[in-house]
Formats: sequence, structure tokens, C-alpha cells
Amino acid sequence: MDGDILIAPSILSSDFSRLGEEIAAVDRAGADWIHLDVMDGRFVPNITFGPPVVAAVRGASARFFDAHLMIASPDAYLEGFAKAGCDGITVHAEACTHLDRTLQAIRALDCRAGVAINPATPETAIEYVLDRVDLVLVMTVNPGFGGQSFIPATLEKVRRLRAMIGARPIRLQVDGGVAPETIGAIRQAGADTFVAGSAVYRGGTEDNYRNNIDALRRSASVNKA
Ligand SMILES: O=C(CO)[C@@H](O)[C@H](O)COP(=O)(O)O
Ligand SMILES: [Fe+2]
Repeated sequence: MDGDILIAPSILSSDFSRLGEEIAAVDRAGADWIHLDVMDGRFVPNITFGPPVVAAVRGASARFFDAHLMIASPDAYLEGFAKAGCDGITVHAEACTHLDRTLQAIRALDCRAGVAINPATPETAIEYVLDRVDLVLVMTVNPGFGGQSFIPATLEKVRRLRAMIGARPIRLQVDGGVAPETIGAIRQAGADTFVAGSAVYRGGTEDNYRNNIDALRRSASVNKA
């Protein structure tokens, strides 16, 4: 097994009518982080949930709560997500007018700061904020929905970002279409933190979740160079 990788199930693919139980189930099944997809119907064509829901499920797991904010102009909402119990907050470079300031604000709230880029955004968009972040998220689908197919052109971006990050203590996360069939190549390109929604929550039971997470870890390790 490859001890350096983290698996972060995206609750977007869970049963929202039992959200707390679904989070506790993936925790017991071996999840490292819990990935929370926040959507506003503006930055992406879908709407999910905000800080009150995060606060309501915070007690379901002690794992790292990894908030992925797919919202326009996120500054006004950072404090709310921090107070709700998020450990890390990731904003989209495309959604921030003053990205450097927003990332500083996240760290000032004692959260780990993350920056995400869409498939069409070049890695150079975040070159000058790398010293402000703890995590870089490469979207490997267009954000907004679970269950989409991995976009192969993003692999080269992961490779370039791994080189750009160098020795900085930054996690390189991918999100979208991560499955046993794709995770090996993504790991090989240099990612270390894997969000997976449909590939974890398929099957609908805790035993399935455990098998699904194990399959992801195995496939990531086997294919590592
Ligand atoms: O941020 C997003 C979608 O915008 C994700 O976190 C998805 O929830 C991933 O779903 P799968 O592609 O793994 O099914
Ligand atoms: Fe996400």
C-alpha cells in the first residue's frame, strides 16, 4: 500500500436523506478525508448546501472536513464555513477577484487553504499564490455534478503542477472521474489526494464503501512508477 495517498469521498454521491450516517459509514470504511461540495447555482449550474448543513454533520466524523467551494465571490462565506467546522477550505481561482487576499483570509481563520482550477484553466493561473496554499485542486471534470468522465488532458496539468510545487508542503488533489480505472495514471502524474464520489458511494452499503475505497488504494499503488 502507498501510505502517502489520501482518499476523500465526495458526499455529493451519498444519500442526502441520511447524510450524517453516510459520512460516518465512509469514515469507518477507511476514508481519510470527507469532501464537501458546496455549489451556489452561479459559479456552477447546481446548488447543494451551506454552513448549517456542514455544522449539522460535523459530529458524524472526526476526519478532516475538506470543503470545496464552487461559489462565486466566496469571501463573505469563509467565516461561516470555518465556524461550521471545516478544516480546509478550497476556493476556485476563477471565482476570486483577489485570490491572494482570499487565501490569506482562509489561513487567518485557522483553516488549511486550497485553490482549485477548472479543466480549461492553465496551471500558471496559480503560480504566484503557491506560497499561500496548503492544497492545489486540479478539477478533472467540469465542476457541478458527480458521475462525469475523467478528462485525460488534465493529466499533463497534474504533471506540471507537481514540478511547480517542488518541495513545498502542498497536497496535490484531483477531483472528478476518479475510479480504479483512472487513479493509477493520475497517481503516476503526481497527485497524492483523490476525491471520489460515485466510485466510493456505489453499492449503497458500508461494505461496498470499504471495498470501493480499498480498490482505489490498490489501483493507485499498483500503477505507481
Ligand atoms: O466537485 C465535484 C463535482 O463538481 C466532485 O467532488 C464530484 O462529486 C466528484 O464526483 P465523481 O466524479 O467522483 O463521481
Ligand atoms: Fe469536489
